[in-house]
Amino acid sequence: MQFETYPDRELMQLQLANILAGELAETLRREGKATLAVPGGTTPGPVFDTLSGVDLDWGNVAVVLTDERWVEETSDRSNTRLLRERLLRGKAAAAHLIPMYHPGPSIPEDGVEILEAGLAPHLPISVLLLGMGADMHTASLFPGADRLEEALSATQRLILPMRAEGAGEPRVTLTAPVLRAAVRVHVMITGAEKRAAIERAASLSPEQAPIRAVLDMAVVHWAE
Ligand SMILES: O=C(O)[C@H](O)[C@@H](O)[C@H](O)[C@H](O)COP(=O)(O)O
Repeated sequence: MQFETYPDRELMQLQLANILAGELAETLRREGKATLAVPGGTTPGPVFDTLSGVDLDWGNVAVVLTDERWVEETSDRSNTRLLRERLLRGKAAAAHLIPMYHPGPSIPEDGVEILEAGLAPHLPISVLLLGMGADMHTASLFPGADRLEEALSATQRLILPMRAEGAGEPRVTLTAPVLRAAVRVHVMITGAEKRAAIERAASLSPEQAPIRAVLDMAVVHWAE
């Protein structure tokens, strides 16, 4: 893993937005289209704010969440809602959102195949941003989750439902093969606890520390 340390969070968020924008622009120049995958949670909001104002050919960018909580978009736990409020606005309003939630089914098992069909034409991911929890989960690949082993295997599945003690509601997540097929991989973390966790992850298995599944190919961005 490549580890980048920043003097503070604001600078990290700003620089990361610029890095992601640069990589998207390069992909658009080369391929005419690009797929950006981003996490939800509390850390990426400011990156989205900056990115949404960048002048890019957003009409040819597909945006997908790395994972979603199985809640209506009206919920403040909805990552889709976060995306709509913080990323898919301004210049980035022209981007195409690939759903990671399907209203109607009350459990993710009943909606996941529709989501996979929507995602498939937009793979591989060109630019992937991931977050990480102090328990070393990334996307919704949680240690001890019910379908973690399947999601970490060489599965053909693109998206899997996931339930875990630390996850709250049921979730859906991109599987490890989808994450690992991304052309560029960035992990953004803050604070001493997560820094210690990601350093510890390097010597653990992906079952113990799911972030390990992408660590060998990731640039990790950290600020206190
Ligand atoms: O929906 C989510 O919760 C995520 O996508 C998840 O993988 C997140 O990136 C980490 O839990 C870190 O979350 P924070 O940024 O809130 O610490």
